Amino acid sequence: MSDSVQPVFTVAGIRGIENRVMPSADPPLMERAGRAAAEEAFRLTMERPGRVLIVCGPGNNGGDGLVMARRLLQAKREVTVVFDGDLARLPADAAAAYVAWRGAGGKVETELPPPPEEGWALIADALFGIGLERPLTGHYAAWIESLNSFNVPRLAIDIPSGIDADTGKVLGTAFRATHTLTFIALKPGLLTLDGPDHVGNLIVRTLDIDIAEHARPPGHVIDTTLFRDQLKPRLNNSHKGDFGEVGVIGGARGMNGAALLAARAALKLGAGRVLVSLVDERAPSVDLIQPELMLRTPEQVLAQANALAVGPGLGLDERAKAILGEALALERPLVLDADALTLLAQDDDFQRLCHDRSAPTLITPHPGEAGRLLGTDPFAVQHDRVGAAVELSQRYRSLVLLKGCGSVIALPDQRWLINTTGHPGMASGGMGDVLSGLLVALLAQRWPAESALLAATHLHGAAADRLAREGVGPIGLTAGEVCEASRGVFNGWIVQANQNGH
Ligand SMILES: NC(=O)C1=CN([C@@H]2O[C@H](COP(=O)(O)OP(=O)(O)OC[C@H]3O[C@@H](n4cnc5c(N)ncnc54)[C@H](OP(=O)(O)O)[C@@H]3O)[C@@H](O)[C@H]2O)[C@@H](O)CC1
Ligand SMILES: Nc1ncnc2c1ncn2[C@@H]1O[C@H](COP(=O)(O)OP(=O)(O)O)[C@@H](O)[C@H]1O
Ligand SMILES: [K+]
Repeated sequence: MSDSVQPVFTVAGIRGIENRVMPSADPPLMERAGRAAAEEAFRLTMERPGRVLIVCGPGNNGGDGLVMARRLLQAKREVTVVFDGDLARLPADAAAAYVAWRGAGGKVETELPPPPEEGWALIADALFGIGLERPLTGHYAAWIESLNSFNVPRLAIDIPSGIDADTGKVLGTAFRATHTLTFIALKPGLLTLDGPDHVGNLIVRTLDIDIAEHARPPGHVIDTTLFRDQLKPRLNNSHKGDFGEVGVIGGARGMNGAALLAARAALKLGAGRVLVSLVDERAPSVDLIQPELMLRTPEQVLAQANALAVGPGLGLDERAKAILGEALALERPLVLDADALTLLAQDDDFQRLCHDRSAPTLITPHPGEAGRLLGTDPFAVQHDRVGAAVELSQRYRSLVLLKGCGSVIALPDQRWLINTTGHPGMASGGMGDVLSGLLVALLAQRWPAESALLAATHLHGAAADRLAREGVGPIGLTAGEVCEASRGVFNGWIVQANQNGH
């Protein structure tokens, strides 16, 4: 994995690094964290200096806040600290930070005071970090609700209090930050589920720790460097046979559009030829909007395509089952989505076939489909998205894309990645079909399965992001628009990747 790709660590991983670095760290990590937080506070209040409120909790996150407070006070800034923890139970570093704060002349409030007349210049949340273990209740929950109501910059220290660092779940209630300064490395909870709605602008400070020296990250954030090797301009001397033959099978009655969207996306991403089979017998025999698509029978598609996407609008009947069985038996890259995933979840024989395949299988469930595949429900999946994706990958020996806010990719060797492109305007019918089409197009063009999945996922969101920047959405964005925009973003990536001698 390239050095420039951002690592992601679970709480256990961060604790592991901490245990290795802490004993000999000079200056101590909490000093570094508090100093980084003070620097961020300066930056955020440059234009509107005034009193900073720092709300400190009963653990080391609170200690970071106390160091931050001392640094600000020493720089002649006005600071109000709120802390109502039990001094006798403070961890050693946080207790030292408390003593140093008091020694510097700092005061401590035990209740949230009313804001000064001119308002808080900044609110810093140092209540809970990665040590949060149960839902917030009582006065901590009330404080957070109150802090969230102030329309001023709100800085979360390490992670917004109330967000589970491993899963992104809100535990009770959570601080809504405008900025989050996170230490050592990113955590999954900042990037998926409820995390992105609470972190605001995300800033990572490694605290001068060379992470690669201490641990192998279990996860990464997806960016284009991960598949840059595949982003090649075409040779002049090329012909359509060089770019593969995509097969899409789906489109039962009432769902023709799902398969057509996938097929159109495959065309827009450069597949040499795109064959599509609509299993609805009354379906049209030509796509008049996209007549380049070749409408064929399932048998023809299965025989001819060198990469297949099965499932968009496929239905769940006997014919659908027969098609899925045949597709699984073919040793060609296979994307399974939508109804194909529901069928796979229901049938042990399909699962055995899937498990025994030697060509790559790529499954792209949303949380509902993932729940079916795991024999649980969407709530259990969302409770731990990374864990669910990794489990799916192991159980189905597949590359997995668990879709939604902060899509998670899990690979059969247990690595996982989180995608940060995309936005809630994508929560509309047909978006997943477009993603399947982008993916199968890259597979047909003989991209390795891992690169294809990373690229298609990242591209799909990046195209939607570009459209939103241009005023197309986010609300009301359509899947067809994302399909069109993907082409431009992808060609841009190729140009970029091949500048400067790459
Ligand atoms: N890792 C590192 O290298 C570095 C870590 N650093 C910082 O340390 C932070 C982690 O500190 P941490 O482990 O002390 O945990 P933290 O988040 O302060 O919370 C634990 C406290 O909260 C309490 N508590 C928990 N849940 C609760 C609830 N629902 N309601 C009420 N109380 C609850 C819990 O009490 P208990 O469960 O024992 O009752 C305990 O007292 C990390 O995020 C970063 O900011 C930096 O200094 C830089 C280096
Ligand atoms: N809130 C969101 N943030 C980012 N991406 C999202 C969000 N909601 C949906 N998406 C993306 O949109 C796509 C929706 O896919 P899917 O649920 O299969 O839709 P459909 O079944 O209508 O085709 C997925 O790629 C998903 O990650
Ligand atoms: K916090």
